Amino acid sequence: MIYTCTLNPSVDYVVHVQDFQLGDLNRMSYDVKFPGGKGINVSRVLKRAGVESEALGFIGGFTGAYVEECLKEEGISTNFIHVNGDSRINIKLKTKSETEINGQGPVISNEQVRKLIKQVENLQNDDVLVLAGSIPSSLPSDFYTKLSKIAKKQGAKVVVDVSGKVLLDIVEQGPFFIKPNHHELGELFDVTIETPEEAIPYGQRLLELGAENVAISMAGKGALLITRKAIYQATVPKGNVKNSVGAGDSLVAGFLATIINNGEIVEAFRRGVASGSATAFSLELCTQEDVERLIPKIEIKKLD
Ligand SMILES: Nc1ncnc2c1ncn2[C@@H]1O[C@H](COP(=O)(O)OP(=O)(O)O)[C@@H](O)[C@H]1O
Ligand SMILES: O=P(O)(O)OC[C@H]1O[C@](O)(COP(=O)(O)O)[C@@H](O)[C@@H]1O
Repeated sequence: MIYTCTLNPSVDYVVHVQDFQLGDLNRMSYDVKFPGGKGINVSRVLKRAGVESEALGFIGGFTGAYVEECLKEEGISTNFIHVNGDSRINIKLKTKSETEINGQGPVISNEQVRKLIKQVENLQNDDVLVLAGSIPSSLPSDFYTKLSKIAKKQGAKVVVDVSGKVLLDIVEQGPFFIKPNHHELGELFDVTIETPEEAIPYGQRLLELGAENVAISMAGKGALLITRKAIYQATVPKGNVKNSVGAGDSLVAGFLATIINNGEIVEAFRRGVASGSATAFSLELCTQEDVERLIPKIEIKKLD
């Protein structure tokens, strides 16, 4: 079974303003709400790919109730721990560019932390635990590392999509799959990464530090998969980008949807990239039809 863990779920509030003026009254030309948070996005895309998962994490308030209701309507199993405060609202402002304003989220108590740890302690051999998204400020910064250690002890595979030093700490736990984007990878090593060639040595470094498989997504510039056996580079199809929120999570979900069915890792990478692009070209997360249509357009070459 795949379990996604979203420590800080969100209501993603996507708003479009034609000509946004800071400090002025602006009127939206459209607005739409989605259940959000990286782990939750992974569960939603997995479901559309026909793969079941269970969404874990902390959730609360009227916003949390909205997220739970949406997932229930989509037939996604949840086992959230309920907290007192409201789950956050993350604003995705689309104007001339994309600006994100992500909320803080509610305070998590020690008792609630203990409940989540108990859930991870119940993982079984060959389960997959997806740790994705930011860690609430009320939790210790090494919380993902703690969860990862417990999951690995249970024989579960760990998949990670986080940024910053947390990623460096967690690679030492030997995660099965990690997916930084090229900006996050550059920040990790205090360099600027603009091309796949510049990204490769840093992706290899993450492998040396313990990660089993490293995907580096580069938005419209394609993506890399670095494994112990080989390095693969994928092109991404051209298309009209409508909303790239959730594109990274869709790559993770598409990759896992193939792996969980014992698919070959390069085909998993292909499905992941197609899922990411399909989401970028959609107003919300990708449908399976979108993904199937893009798969033949993904070119993957093995680098020497
Ligand atoms: N402009 C784009 N054109 C085509 N595909 C895109 C674009 N932006 C994102 N994608 C797809 O989504 C994947 C993840 O996007 P990226 O922005 O790198 O991740 P994240 O959302 O984690 O920052 C990319 O590998 C690609 O497949
Ligand atoms: O675009 P990505 O990286 O796939 O993830 C999008 C998701 O991440 C979020 O921006 C939350 O990110 P953080 O947990 O890092 O704050 C959600 O609002 C959104 O659903």
